[in-house]
Amino acid sequence: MSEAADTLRALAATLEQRKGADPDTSYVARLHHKGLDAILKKVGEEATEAVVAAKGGDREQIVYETADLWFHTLVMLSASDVPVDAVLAELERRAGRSGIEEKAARGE
Ligand SMILES: N=c1c2ncn([C@@H]3O[C@H](COP(=O)(O)OP(=O)(O)OP(=O)(O)O)[C@@H](O)[C@H]3O)c2ncn1[C@@H]1O[C@H](COP(=O)(O)O)[C@@H](O)[C@H]1O
Repeated sequence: MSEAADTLRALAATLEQRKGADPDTSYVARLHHKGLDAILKKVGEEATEAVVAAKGGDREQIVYETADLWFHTLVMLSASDVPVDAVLAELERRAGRSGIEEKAARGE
């Protein structure tokens, strides 16, 4: 797979390791310590911040907020015991298939 996929995989591996780390020294461990609801709240906040950034049109801000969103989404996957490879495989499966075609196949 691509270098981008490798980057996501490497980050996901770090996040798995941090699950059981000390909440005093690891932000990821602190999130897990707070629990799933706190992680999901964070994903929601970061999604909103990314949307606001995109609306504002500042490229640097869009990149920064999207990175925050992707990071927190990876923490969510980790908390849900879903490997990042499952999401990457789903995107691979969809590659080359138009969203319109896919929707029609669902009868919508
Ligand atoms: N990629 C990230 C990453 N992106 C963002 N963040 C943190 O996510 C938080 C973003 O939340 P906000 O912007 O809302 O800022 P905040 O007010 O400090 O956050 P809250 O107190 O509201 O949760 C900040 O504390 C950032 O530092 C990250 N923290 C960690 N990582 C990666 O995760 C790895 C493990 O991190 P630790 O668990 O801290 O060792 C690191 O080596 C990095 O690779």
